[in-house]
Amino acid sequence: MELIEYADVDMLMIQLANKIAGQLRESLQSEDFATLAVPGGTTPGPMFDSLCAAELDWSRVKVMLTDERWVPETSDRSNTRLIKERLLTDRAAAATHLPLFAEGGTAEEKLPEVAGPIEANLPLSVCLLGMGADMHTASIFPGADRLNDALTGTDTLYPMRAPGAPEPRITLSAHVLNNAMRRHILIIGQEKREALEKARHLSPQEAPVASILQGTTVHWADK
Ligand SMILES: O=C(O)[C@H](O)[C@@H](O)[C@H](O)[C@H](O)COP(=O)(O)O
Repeated sequence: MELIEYADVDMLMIQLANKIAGQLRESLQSEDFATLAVPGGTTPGPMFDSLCAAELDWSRVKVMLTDERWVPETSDRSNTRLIKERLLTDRAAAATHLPLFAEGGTAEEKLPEVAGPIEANLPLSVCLLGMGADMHTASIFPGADRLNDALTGTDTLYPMRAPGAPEPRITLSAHVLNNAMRRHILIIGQEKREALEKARHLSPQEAPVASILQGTTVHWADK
C-alpha cells in the first residue's frame, strides 16, 4: 500500500481526478474499452466534478459503482443518482453506465440481471474505493451476513445486509476489486486515517478494507 498525503481536500480531489483520467487514457491506448468503478457515499462528489470534465474518449469508458444501496434512484441515498448527477455528465456523459441496481425486486432476485453486463466488462481498468470509519470498503462490512462470501468467494457481486448499513446493499466482491489493474482509496480526515492504520494490523473479517490494501494507493487529506 502506498499513502499519498495532500495539503488539502481541494488539491486531493483535483489531483486524484487527473490521475484517474491519465490511467483511463493509458488503458485506452492498449484496449478498446476501459472500465472504471467508483464508490458512492459523501466523499467522492468533488472528485467527480473534476473527472467528468477530463479530456479523454469517454465513449470507450464503462462506468460502474463499487457498491450500491438497494434503494430507487429517487432516494437521496442512491449512489446511482450521485454518479448520474456528478460523474456521468459534461464530457463523461458519453461514457456507458453499467447499473448496479434494478427496479422491481430485491438485490438477491435482481443480482443475475445486474451481474451479466458487469461480468462482460471485467477486469476493472481503474477501481476507486471509499472506506468507512468501521473499516468497511465497497459494501463489505464487518459483521455483514455475506462477509465471508464477499471476501473469499469468486462471484462478481454479493447482496449484503449489515448492522452498520441502514438498507440492503449489493457489492463487488473482494475478488473483483483485487483483480483491478489499478486501485485507489479516497479518504478524508483523522478518523479514517487512524482506522486505515488500524486495519493494516487486523484480519479482513475484522477490517474488510485490509483485503484490498496490497498494491493500492491511498489518497488522504485531513481537511
Ligand atoms: O455506498 C456507500 O456507502 C459506499 O460506496 C461506501 O463504501 C463508502 O465509500 C464508505 O461508506 C465511505 O462513505 P463516506 O464517503 O460517506 O464516508
